[in-house]
Amino acid sequence: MPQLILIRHGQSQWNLENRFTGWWDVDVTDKGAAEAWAAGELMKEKGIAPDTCFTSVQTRAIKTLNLALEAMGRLWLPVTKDWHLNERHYGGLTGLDKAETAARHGEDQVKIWRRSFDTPPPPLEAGSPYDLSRDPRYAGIAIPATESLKDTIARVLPYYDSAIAPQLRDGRTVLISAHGNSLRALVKHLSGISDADITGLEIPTGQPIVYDLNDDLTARERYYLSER
Ligand SMILES: O=C(O)[C@@H](CO)OP(=O)(O)O
Repeated sequence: MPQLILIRHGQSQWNLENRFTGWWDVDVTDKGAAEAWAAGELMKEKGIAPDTCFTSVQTRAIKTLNLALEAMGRLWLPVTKDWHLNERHYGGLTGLDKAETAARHGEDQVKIWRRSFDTPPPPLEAGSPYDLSRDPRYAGIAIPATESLKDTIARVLPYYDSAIAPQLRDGRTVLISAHGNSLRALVKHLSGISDADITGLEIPTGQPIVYDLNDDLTARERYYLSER
């Protein structure tokens, strides 16, 4: 039975500071690192034994994966890092304080920017301090100026289908360390959640989510490992 484990990175510095983050590369906090370690210990205790791993090119997800793997005694596993698993790009909201933005634009508008299916935040402006076009990890990549969840799905799912699903079909247990919205994209697909209902799905930091899959990679069951 193929098994897929999803983990959102541990608390980041900007989760703590309540700032829109997206593609900006912030680190995990001490609490986030502890969450990642605890997730690894939990996976080991519950007998989860990944064969291969995928993560984004963002420090918070990579570090979470490394800490969890170290806690499991599996730092030797192959890891593929790919920008397609990055967080949704937050456009012109990147770096702003979420509460201040709600005070300025209204809670309803911020909820649309944060959780609507297909309304992207305003684009990142040219010359923004959060422009990543010179970051070598994105060389040759058309960096988006902003992304809705729909846009995020449009790059996460083809990557899942081409790079991750074949590993699962070969019978490997796969661990993915990624982000709130890149994981919402995967959960929406695997659990068949509607465009309307995905608005209500929040993915907590550092909590392994297990998918027991059928051979055709449809979901048999999805659960938080901490609840088993
Ligand atoms: O800031 C972000 O990039 C994300 C994840 O922390 O926030 P949100 O909860 O608004 O999707």
